[in-house]
Amino acid sequence: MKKNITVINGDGIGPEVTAQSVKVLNAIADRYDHEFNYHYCLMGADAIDKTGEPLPDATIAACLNSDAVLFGAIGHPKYDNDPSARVRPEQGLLKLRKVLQLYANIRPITTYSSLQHLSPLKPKHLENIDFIIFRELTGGIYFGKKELSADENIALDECIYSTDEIVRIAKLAFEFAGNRKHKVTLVDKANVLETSRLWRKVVKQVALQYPNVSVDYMFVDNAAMQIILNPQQFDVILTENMFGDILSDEASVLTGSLGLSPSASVGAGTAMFEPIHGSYPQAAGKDIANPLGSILSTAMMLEYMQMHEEAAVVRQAVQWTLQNRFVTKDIDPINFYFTSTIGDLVADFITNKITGEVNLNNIELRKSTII
Ligand SMILES: NC(=O)c1ccc[n+]([C@@H]2O[C@H](COP(=O)([O-])OP(=O)(O)OC[C@H]3O[C@@H](n4cnc5c(N)ncnc54)[C@H](O)[C@@H]3O)[C@@H](O)[C@H]2O)c1
Ligand SMILES: CC(C)[C@H](C(=O)O)[C@@H](O)C(=O)O
Ligand SMILES: [Mg+2]
Repeated sequence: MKKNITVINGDGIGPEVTAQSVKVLNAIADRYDHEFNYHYCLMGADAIDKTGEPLPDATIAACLNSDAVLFGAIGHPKYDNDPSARVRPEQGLLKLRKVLQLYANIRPITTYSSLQHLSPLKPKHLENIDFIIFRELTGGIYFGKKELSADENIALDECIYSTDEIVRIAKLAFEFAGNRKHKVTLVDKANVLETSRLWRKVVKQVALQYPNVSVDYMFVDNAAMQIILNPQQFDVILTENMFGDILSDEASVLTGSLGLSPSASVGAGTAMFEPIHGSYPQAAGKDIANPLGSILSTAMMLEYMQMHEEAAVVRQAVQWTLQNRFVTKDIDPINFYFTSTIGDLVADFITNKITGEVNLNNIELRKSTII
């Protein structure tokens, strides 16, 4: 198959982790005789530096004309530390989500037996954790009216949701749950927020169309606790934009590192695939960030392109690196491998340069104990 992929490196560790995903996609293309054409585009602080805008029109056009978008991360301390900056990297990402109508951000939480020691949970509480967060991505407080009073003493962020916005993601979540463990948990703050009460009402109605899926309702403060206390109770968590952002970072801790968590953003047209983490500026340029969140996002991209065997091979390769303790610094701060080495290993596993028993003859392993 021939596919056109827009690649947005972004800022901080974005280029480093995304480069590993491109290696992996190239290995898949070689092994399965596909052709992936990459079109590199700008977004975030990088784009502001080069064009003055966080999301140039050329990036939007390329995304709209491609089969999928692979995105790293955006964000830079010079904006994070300047609350008065009016042009910000994050505006680029939010605008792109809106333009592509990526209303559902799917964030799976998977645990790995070889990383159990890193989880805050005891091993006996870690079995069978497998849930997915369906985060609404183009509405809510992120996209409402924003105002700062003239004297700069009062600020406003408006949170708006419409029935249509809730219905479309709720349907996706119920359909997904129907092929999994048949349960949707709506996480909201319906005891306080009018928007949450609308979510409950609409989700109750949508649920009637999916009699084989059970639905329950949980307040977000309780959900934050239940994710740690009893994560096995969840199958599909459905929630609004900001709650989903926060809960997914929290849930990633169960896996061992934020750097392991992938995501797919889907909606009306071209879908986008990105790790859930940010630009981790402290690690930028050091070749130490975990690339697996990005690589696993490419597995989600391959699924989306109906390349199911290819996606399974990427996941198998990732499992293999973890089981053989080829891990980055977030997983093992003493004996760790560089970002680029992990990318090489995953790619070489895929192209069968590594088979069966560990055979690392062709690979120059770079293992570091000091940075
Ligand atoms: N989707 C995105 O582009 C996105 C997401 C979140 C944050 N951001 C931006 O990123 C910048 C930094 O934000 P932050 O520090 O709050 O979040 P962050 O996700 O960049 O990093 C938080 C912490 O998570 C760990 N971490 C993150 N990614 C990792 C990886 N690949 N490997 C190993 N460890 C990793 C590190 O310990 C890091 O200090 C900000 O400008 C923020 O706006 C962007
Ligand atoms: C950078 C920021 C706007 C973004 C969000 O909040 O959606 C990030 O945290 C994410 O999870 O993708
Ligand atoms: Mg986030």
